[in-house]
Amino acid sequence: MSPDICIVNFYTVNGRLGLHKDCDESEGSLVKGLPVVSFSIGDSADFLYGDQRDEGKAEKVKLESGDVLIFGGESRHVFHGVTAIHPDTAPKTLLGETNLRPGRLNLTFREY
Ligand SMILES: O=C(O)CCC(=O)C(=O)O
Ligand SMILES: [Fe+2]
Repeated sequence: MSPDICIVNFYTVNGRLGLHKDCDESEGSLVKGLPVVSFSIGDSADFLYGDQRDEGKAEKVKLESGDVLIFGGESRHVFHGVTAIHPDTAPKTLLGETNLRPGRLNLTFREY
């Protein structure tokens, strides 16, 4: 995989992202299931994923600063989203050494 896209999302403590599929990349990339590689920085977040657009039926995992989540292959097509940001959970060393505002920074790398 040769990523040529990086999408940057910043979530304030009230930020949310509804369940969705990532399907804006090329058909070839999607058919091959080339992964989305996701880096979490700052406050931790509740990340939901599942095979339906239904938060009640989705699995939940907490993503913390420094976590890298990779979804490729079949899981490239899962519904996913962010339902909560946990305030004041970013590592103090990170806040001390950067100008990161309260919240969560997420970077996803993809190949078009
Ligand atoms: O913030 C996240 O962990 C997910 C971001 C996402 O799903 C997207 O940018 O498409
Ligand atoms: Fe997404």
